[in-house]
Amino acid sequence: MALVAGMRVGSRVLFRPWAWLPGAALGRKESAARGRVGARGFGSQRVLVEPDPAAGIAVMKLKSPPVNSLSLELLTEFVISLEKLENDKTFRGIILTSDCPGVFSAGLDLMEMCGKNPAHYAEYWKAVQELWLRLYLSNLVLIAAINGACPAGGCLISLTCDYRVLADNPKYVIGLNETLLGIVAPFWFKDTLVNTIGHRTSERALQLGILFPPAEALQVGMVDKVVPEDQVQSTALSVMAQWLSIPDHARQLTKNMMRKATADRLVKQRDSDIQNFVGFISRDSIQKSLQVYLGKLRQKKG
Ligand SMILES: CCCCCCCC/C=C\CC(=O)SCCNC(=O)CCNC(=O)[C@H](O)C(C)(C)COP(=O)(O)OP(=O)(O)OC[C@H]1O[C@@H](n2cnc3c(N)ncnc32)[C@H](O)[C@@H]1OP(=O)(O)O
Repeated sequence: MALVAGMRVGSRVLFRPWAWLPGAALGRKESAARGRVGARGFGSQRVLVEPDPAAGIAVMKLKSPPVNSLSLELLTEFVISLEKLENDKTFRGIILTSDCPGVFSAGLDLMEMCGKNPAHYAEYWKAVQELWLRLYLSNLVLIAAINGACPAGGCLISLTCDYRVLADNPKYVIGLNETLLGIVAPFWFKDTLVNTIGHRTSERALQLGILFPPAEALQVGMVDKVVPEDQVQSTALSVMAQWLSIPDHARQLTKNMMRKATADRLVKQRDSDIQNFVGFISRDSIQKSLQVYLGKLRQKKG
């Protein structure tokens, strides 16, 4: 099992994502994570942050080409940027979008889940859990400006947001398609979906691994608005203005009231969830399914 540093916030022990960064970078990253953001853009190699302090918002762009798959590095940088904005009182909202043309995020990085050892799987899964907890319980208004395909873990990230705007392009499908890979969406993925689209629709969507095109995504409530591609950002900004017109305190308490029970289910069993993941993903049959799926993705080009 990998050694992962933790820090206590209230009653929760939070994972410190920068704890495994190389020694030289650690001091700089840690102090940067605690500093104020200011008006200039910041970010890291894989997460661009464009702050607008006057408006109290920041646009966060995932930039891990080609498909923003959620590698350990991307998860780490994502959490650091999120924490930095969360800790700076200037900011009340984040628009989350992609810098990779045509893809919001391809979901979890399959390379992190194939052919690695149990310690790696544990470390990886802890980072996935941490990102979900941070996003799901964020005090900030989070709006997903979904400007590309949004399968599996990508969809999960968008589902943690308070509002989803999807670009109207038939290629930009969204959903939890885990079963198509021969894997099972964990209970907290399922809970996040059920909280968004309801039990019956989730049951069908999860079992069949449905990736919804925009009109259907809107119809089932997977997204809140579908707009022409060139209006995704401006729509997200105007939706943000509406959400920010609500007093923060009342909105935050309401959000917490709606989401806490779901988040607590994972918080109470993080370790066993990690063990379940490690056991599941290490199975030969699952490794084989993932390899076959990766092979198909690669063949698509040939
Ligand atoms: C008891 C507990 C059990 C817990 C079980 C585990 C739970 C796991 C939970 C979540 C699962 C996931 O999130 S798994 C990831 C699922 N993702 C997908 O199915 C999406 C796969 N990708 C695509 O469909 C497409 O790539 C795309 C639509 C996103 C983009 O298409 P496009 O044509 O633009 O790009 P390519 O397909 O050519 O891809 C380019 C390049 O990227 C590689 N790639 C794509 N997706 C991933 C990925 N998720 N991880 C790693 N790599 C990925 C693809 O193979 C290409 O690579 P090469 O250039 O080397 O060929």
